[in-house]
Amino acid sequence: MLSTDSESTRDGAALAIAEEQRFLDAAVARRDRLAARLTAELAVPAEDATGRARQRGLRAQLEELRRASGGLIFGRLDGVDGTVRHIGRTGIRDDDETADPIVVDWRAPAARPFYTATPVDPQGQARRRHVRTDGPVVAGVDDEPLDGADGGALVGEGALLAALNERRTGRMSTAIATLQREQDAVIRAEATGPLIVQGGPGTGKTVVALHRVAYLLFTYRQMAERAVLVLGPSTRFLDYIAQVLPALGETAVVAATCDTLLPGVAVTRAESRRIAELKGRALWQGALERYVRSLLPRARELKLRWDGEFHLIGADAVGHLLASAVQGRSHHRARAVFAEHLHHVLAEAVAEQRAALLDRMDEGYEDILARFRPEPGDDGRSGSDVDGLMSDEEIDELRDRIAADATIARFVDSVWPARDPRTVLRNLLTDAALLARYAPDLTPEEAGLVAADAGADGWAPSDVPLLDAVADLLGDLDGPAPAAGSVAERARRQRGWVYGHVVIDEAQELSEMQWHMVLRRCPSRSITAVGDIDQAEAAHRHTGWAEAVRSTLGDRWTAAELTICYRTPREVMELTTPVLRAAGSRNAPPRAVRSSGIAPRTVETTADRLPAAAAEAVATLRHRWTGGTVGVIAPTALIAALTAAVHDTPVLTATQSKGLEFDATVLVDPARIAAEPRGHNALYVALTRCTQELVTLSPIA
Ligand SMILES: Nc1ncnc2c1ncn2[C@@H]1O[C@H](COP(=O)(O)OP(=O)(O)OP(=O)(O)O)[C@@H](O)[C@H]1O
Repeated sequence: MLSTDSESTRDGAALAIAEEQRFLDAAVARRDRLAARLTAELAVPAEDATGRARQRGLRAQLEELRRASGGLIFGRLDGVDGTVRHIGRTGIRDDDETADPIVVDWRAPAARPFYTATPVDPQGQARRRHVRTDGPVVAGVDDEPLDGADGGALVGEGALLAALNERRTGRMSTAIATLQREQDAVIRAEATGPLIVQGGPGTGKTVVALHRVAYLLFTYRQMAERAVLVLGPSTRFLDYIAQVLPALGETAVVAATCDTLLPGVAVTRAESRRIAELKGRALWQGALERYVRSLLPRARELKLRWDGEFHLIGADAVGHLLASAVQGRSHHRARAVFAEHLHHVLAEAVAEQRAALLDRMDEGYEDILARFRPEPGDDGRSGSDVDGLMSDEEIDELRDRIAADATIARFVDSVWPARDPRTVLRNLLTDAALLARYAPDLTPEEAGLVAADAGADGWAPSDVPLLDAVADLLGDLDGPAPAAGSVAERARRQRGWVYGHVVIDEAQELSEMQWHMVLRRCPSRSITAVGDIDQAEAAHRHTGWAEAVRSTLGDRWTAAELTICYRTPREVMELTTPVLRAAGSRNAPPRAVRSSGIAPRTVETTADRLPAAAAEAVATLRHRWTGGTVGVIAPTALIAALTAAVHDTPVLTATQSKGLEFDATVLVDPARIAAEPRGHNALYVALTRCTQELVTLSPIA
């Protein structure tokens, strides 16, 4: 009997599933054997430091194997030469170390064609297969021929669309099975300098940023020793992405917002956009440098007392001490060096004075001099010279006593007080005359505004980068922090920690001073910044990346672009073009990859019925998107009333919704959002948060 086309397709799929099931079973068995072997090796206690280091490596391997239980394999490449390679969450090697691995790690170079091969550029591959698994069971396969047939722009379209159509859980998940070509190019780009990735809403900037961290930590193992910093726009956003990096096996990561980056400093008050803009300008870097420099002591004569005797150090000598102490050092480091020099000079002065005294005594007071002469039997090596001069060892010992002396410490402190960054910043910001001198680029009106605002209690967001700059210029008073804890814990605790790489999400929001704060943490400039200049809502004045980073990176950065929107359906993206124009952008919105088949709806209601209408819309959408998520996005002024009316559903401003997504969103009073500062940019953000359905509530007069 002849089989029909659909029957033969079904049979082909069943055969392919059975084939992949056999492979998965073998891979699971192999993984379990490797895990058992590692467990046995780890049961034997390590004997020395080398053994312990080896055990740390083995534990990491074991952890990686355990974590890989979901997605042990998710892809397969069939080469034109007949080779077959399976791709998975982690590599699984053969017993024969020289043989190809049984499963190739998705980050390894050999896995790259899985993400980049196309029929036009097959890279030696005949077919790409996506393997869908549910735990240890193969649920389906999706084949894509690469041998010359025409193909679309997407890689693994079936698997991608299935992933995009899944219900949103409120937590971002990994996308290792369906990364796209332009995303892969960013993920695997070199990390030697700053890379700025522009992409419209839903183009996978966050996906790319997080997978790039995993790729970099896998490829450059030493990066893990310095940790990677991931900066996001809000703690809500950090919660949203929190499980991605651990799921990718990465723990040497510190996640923070610009507001939480400085240990020991918490933002406790809001500020106006005007103040935020003024205090975010790059001019503060120079202003703070000048102001902290003005706090250096003047060269003047110093009179120190030791053992009841006064010792004078002339102004010139003090000037030399200051100059040699300062030389490129932070304020407190220079202070420590100055104190050391002063102790030394004082010890020398004491020794000289004593030698002079002995000289005088030699002339008439032999009996007193005898007291300084060696005891009988003393070989004189460690004692004073026979003529009463102090030996080098004695001078060193005297200097140590001077250094430990509390009165001398108080004296040094009176000459060069230790400074607290908070007091230093407060003193400058609250004093319009100081501002006029050290921040001359501010107009008198601007300086007056800053000074008036700085009188308030607590710290506002724009204070954090300024405090960070002052703390950096002053330097730490104490030595390095204790080295306890994981690398991420240590990095989080230490203000001056230097990271191996920094990833900034929603980077368009950073002020120039926040960029400075980031650069201090990564002098190597191994930085990946992703963002959308058209979604910028912060109070700075940039409308382009070049402008945003001119004061920090100059023109030494590489640009990349993401152009396809994976989140927002076509029906909703069509609404965004006029909003972008109204925001003053000349960019086109990204191309939506899919349609949800659901036309956006607008419900008109009276202004006072908005909360009730929002509650009704939420109830309908929650029912329709059971198991998924619904969010309400509204103008700032309506948040309180809506929060009271809507339960168990987030009610957010456009700014708060940045970076987040929901299956369905209720957008309340878009005209009022658009009327807020940078309101069209905010509306662009708000419109693009849904993966399926958008309901708009518009008040009628
Ligand atoms: N290659 C991919 N495979 C599967 N899902 C993807 C892929 N790329 C992006 N997505 C999904 O598309 C959605 C948008 O991605 P993401 O949040 O990274 O976009 P974004 O550019 O950061 O968006 P925005 O700027 O609007 O916050 C997410 O649900 C993400 O999981």
